[in-house]
Amino acid sequence: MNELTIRINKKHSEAFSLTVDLLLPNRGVSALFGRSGSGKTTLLRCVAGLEKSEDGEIKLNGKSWQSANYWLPAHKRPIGYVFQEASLFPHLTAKGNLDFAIKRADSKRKVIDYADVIDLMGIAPLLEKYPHQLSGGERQRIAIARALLIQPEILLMDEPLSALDDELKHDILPYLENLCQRVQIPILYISHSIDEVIRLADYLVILENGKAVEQGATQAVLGKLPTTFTQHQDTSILITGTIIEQNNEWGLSTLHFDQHRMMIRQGDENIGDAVRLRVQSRDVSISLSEEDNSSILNRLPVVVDALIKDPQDPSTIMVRMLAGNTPILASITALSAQKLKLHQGQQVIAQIKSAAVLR
Ligand SMILES: Nc1ncnc2c1ncn2[C@@H]1O[C@H](COP(=O)(O)OP(=O)(O)OP(=O)(O)O)[C@@H](O)[C@H]1O
Repeated sequence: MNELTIRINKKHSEAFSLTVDLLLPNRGVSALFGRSGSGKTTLLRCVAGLEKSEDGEIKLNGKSWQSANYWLPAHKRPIGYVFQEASLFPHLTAKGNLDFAIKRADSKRKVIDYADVIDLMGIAPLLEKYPHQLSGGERQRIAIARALLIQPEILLMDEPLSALDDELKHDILPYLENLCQRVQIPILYISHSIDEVIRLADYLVILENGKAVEQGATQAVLGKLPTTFTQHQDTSILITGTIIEQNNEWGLSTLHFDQHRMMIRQGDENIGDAVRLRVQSRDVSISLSEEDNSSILNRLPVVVDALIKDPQDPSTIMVRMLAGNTPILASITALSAQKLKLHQGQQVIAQIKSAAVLR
């Protein structure tokens, strides 16, 4: 009952149809991830009611927005929409833009307070400025605040960081992280960026050619062996854990996850904080020996779960291992896999360089 149902069958042309049947959580961030042209924006526009699929169904928390014989027009759907570029009214100050949203808001629904939005987005010093006096990142923070002040039941974000350079992206991500943890509504978040997915998404849908080829909890989906090896070098997994120790002398923190420990470079987090880390498959190697005579600090006892050959590059093998319930992927040469006689069920040591862990 309390979920987001998205069933779409939309034919754009002979060459492209979007056919999805999704049941998404009604809290947290669900990322729609896929290449350009895979149908991400079309999906979001169908949810928003900006496009109609013939026999679709859109339902949130038991309320139907579209069914066989019902269609709720776009302007009546309780959504906040954030586009790639902030589309603020140029003749209004930031505050004027926010006031516009407040007037449009449904007074019966309270998703977030004005003061909380200002605080979460860090925009108090920007309120009297006009859009042309703001940086791209500041404009986007105002646009996100405006979308929230509509008091929506769902937030739709179409690559909100894609128009920003890397430095601005880096600046705005913490605001987004706070927002995603704070609001109690579902957020559908389109992204091309594995970094954004790892930092923000609880749930992940991978779209390919208008079809959802994978969906599930982010960690589980990323931990599956890739079905195509085209983005092989970027294949990454997500590790979520808690900081339990800090070693200031060496600039390292100890992370606890799934009964394992890992040392990572110190960030600005404190003991007890939850962190999400990205580990690329190419930064993981495998050893059979318990002997610790390498420079690598993180040596996790794991079990080999599956192996797959790269059809495009016979020199490479992807190995999926389990550290408790956490999947770890290693991309190694086929020669090494043969030398180690790797096979399913084998106990091995996954070696992860502390310096290679990304966050
Ligand atoms: N109004 C339309 N009429 C016909 N074809 C369309 C229309 N809108 C989109 N398409 C086509 O549908 C496909 C999916 O487009 P969509 O914008 O949903 O992809 P996307 O995954 O969001 O891409 P990007 O990441 O580049 O924004 C593309 O092949 C696109 O050319």
